[in-house]
Amino acid sequence: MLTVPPVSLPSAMLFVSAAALVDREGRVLVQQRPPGKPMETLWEFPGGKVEPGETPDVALARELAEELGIGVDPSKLVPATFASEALGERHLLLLLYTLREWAGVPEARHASALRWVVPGDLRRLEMPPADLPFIAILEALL
Ligand SMILES: Nc1nc2c([nH]c(=O)n2[C@@H]2O[C@H](COP(=O)(O)OP(=O)(O)OP(=O)(O)O)[C@@H](O)[C@H]2O)c(=O)[nH]1
Repeated sequence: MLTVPPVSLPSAMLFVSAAALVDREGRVLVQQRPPGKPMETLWEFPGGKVEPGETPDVALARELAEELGIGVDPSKLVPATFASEALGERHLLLLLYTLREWAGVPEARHASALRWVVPGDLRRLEMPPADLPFIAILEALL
């Protein structure tokens, strides 16, 4: 008989969308989380929580405007992959998109710093655990 191991259910789901902006040399943009925030100083893809009433791509265009000061057409966001994992009491569903077209020059409005890196070099940066599988996927994709 097939038995299913017991699972502990999360108190809430956290839906987050994030973007790997890709430049003409195939580098991606990462930003450093500022001191005082959870996971401070780790490098992550710009993005944030999907608010009630938003689709993931519309939420991401809003977050990219807030965090980087760039204009993004949600239809230019291309789904790449996702991560699904426990985050404390909650469960994180992190949707990663790639983006090759935007208006303006990204600036660090929320982050401590921005950095353009080729996907292979992401391994040298400290990233949140959910992001680690993204590195090989971006290497293969870009
Ligand atoms: N934007 C972004 N968030 C990520 C990544 N990886 C990852 O685990 N996360 C997690 O997803 C959540 C993102 O939500 P958020 O950016 O709105 O949250 P926050 O804690 O920075 O800010 P806030 O709660 O003040 O709005 C955080 O818990 C963050 O640690 C990533 O690559 N990009």
